[in-house]
Amino acid sequence: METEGAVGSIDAEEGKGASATASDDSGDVILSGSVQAGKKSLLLALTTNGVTVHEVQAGEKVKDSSLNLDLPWCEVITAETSGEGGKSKFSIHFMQYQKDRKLRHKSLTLTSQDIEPRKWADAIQTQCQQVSGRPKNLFVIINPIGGNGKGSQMYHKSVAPMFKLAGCQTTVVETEKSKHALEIGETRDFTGFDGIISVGGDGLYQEILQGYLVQLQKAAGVNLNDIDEEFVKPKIPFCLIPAGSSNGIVRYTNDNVRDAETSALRVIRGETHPTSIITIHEPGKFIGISGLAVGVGAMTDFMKRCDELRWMGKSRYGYGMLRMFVKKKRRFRMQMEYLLDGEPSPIVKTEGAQGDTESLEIKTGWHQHDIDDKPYVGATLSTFSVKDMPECTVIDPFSCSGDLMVDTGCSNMGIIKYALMFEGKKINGPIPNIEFIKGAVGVRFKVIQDPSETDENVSQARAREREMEHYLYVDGEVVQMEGLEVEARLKNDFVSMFGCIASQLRTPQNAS
Ligand SMILES: Nc1ncnc2c1ncn2[C@@H]1O[C@H](COP(=O)(O)OP(=O)(O)OP(=O)(O)O)[C@@H](O)[C@H]1O
Repeated sequence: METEGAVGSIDAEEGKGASATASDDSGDVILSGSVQAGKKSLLLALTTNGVTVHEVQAGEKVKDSSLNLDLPWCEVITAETSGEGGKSKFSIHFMQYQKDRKLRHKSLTLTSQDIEPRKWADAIQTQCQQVSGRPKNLFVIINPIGGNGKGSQMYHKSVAPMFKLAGCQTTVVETEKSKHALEIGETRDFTGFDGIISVGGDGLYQEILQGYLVQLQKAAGVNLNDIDEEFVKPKIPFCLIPAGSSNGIVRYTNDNVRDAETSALRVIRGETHPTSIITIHEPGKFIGISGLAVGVGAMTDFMKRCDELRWMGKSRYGYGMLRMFVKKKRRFRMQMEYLLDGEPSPIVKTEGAQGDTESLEIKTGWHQHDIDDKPYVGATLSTFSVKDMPECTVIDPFSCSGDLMVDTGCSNMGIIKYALMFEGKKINGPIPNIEFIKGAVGVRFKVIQDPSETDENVSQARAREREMEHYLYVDGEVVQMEGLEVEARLKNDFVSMFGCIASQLRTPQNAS
């Protein structure tokens, strides 16, 4: 078996591994009987709900046996026969949660006297094939230089064996140059795939997402340059396997876990949730799509500097952060307006009596952000919402509402607190000079430059600042604008993502 070495297994002799207990509501029985795991006797039942295993001693069920299992079908990966002529044993492959919320592949090898191993394995495989949302054909894109440059190696070692075991076919493509994923997204025919798996960081996901969405809009005749056009939603769900530097989206969509095997098993589990995207436009011109956040100011400067220091590897982020702490942050003037969720449609166009476009009536729900003519340091619209829980902070990408964060001169301590908040730490009280506008679904930034300044009559440092006013931060990358004005709109419930609701946010209704 190709996965050997990468798998965990339940050792019947030592009784390690599984710890789940069987529930009473097990569904209708498909197949049940006595099986052996080494010297232990077990009762195995395949029901319409899943697989239950009970250790039995002297005809009695052992209550707290580490071999007891109660697995829904979505957590059973497959079954296979082995031994002489494939007839003497069968193994059940499944996924199991660890205490640290990671998912791990486990297997339980059993022998059976009454029912042929092949019959058990066939019945399990049949049920696995019917798991709702489990993909059969995946498109995998790998950034071989993302993070510490081990994406490809990691994929083939920890992820590919899981997909193979689950019977998912894969088409694997490695990017060969910067922005290659964007090109692939725009040109590749994705017909027949039921999952797009991005092995890299947030930047790779942003590129494949944008490329694919652009392809879809062009095919549907959507005018990308018109911000008010309704975008066509993708039907194929996405998944990120962490192989980048920060891997924010992976963590937020995986219950605070950044782990390749967990992400792969989540794909096999088949659970998806809708996430939002942000469309970004200069006046009359499409700039791009964000899957995480778009902003101006300090974050842009930080990312641009880190990008210029890419040769330093992952340590560029630490160095960039230190540099940001000691240097004075760029301040700039801008007009900022924002839209809030649940308010009337931002722009309602009502055609005039004669159908002439001149008499369009435009109602807007835009709110002017007012900071008494003070300069800004940064502002970011995110596709997720920051939830303040009693013990921690949770970033919720499945909230279908965004947040607008405005920085008007936060201290270094404030930045540290802000960063800790994204790591899930509880922050007591507000962070001075950081404002959160909850439920923001749109923002307009218009940077105001001093007309008396030109690149010729200012210092080199100021000229660089003026140049940076033309840059945006998009999902960990920097994007240059032609002008100084940009509009970003959140499109809720837009892209399906393999993952799970953060455990702190689970309710009986959304429990998974
Ligand atoms: N083969 C390649 N050669 C050069 N650049 C590449 C290649 N493949 C992808 N890139 C570029 O790498 C950049 C970053 O990718 P990615 O997001 O995967 O990693 P990261 O920046 O390390 O992680 P994160 O975004 O999570 O911080 C993107 O701008 C992408 O265009």
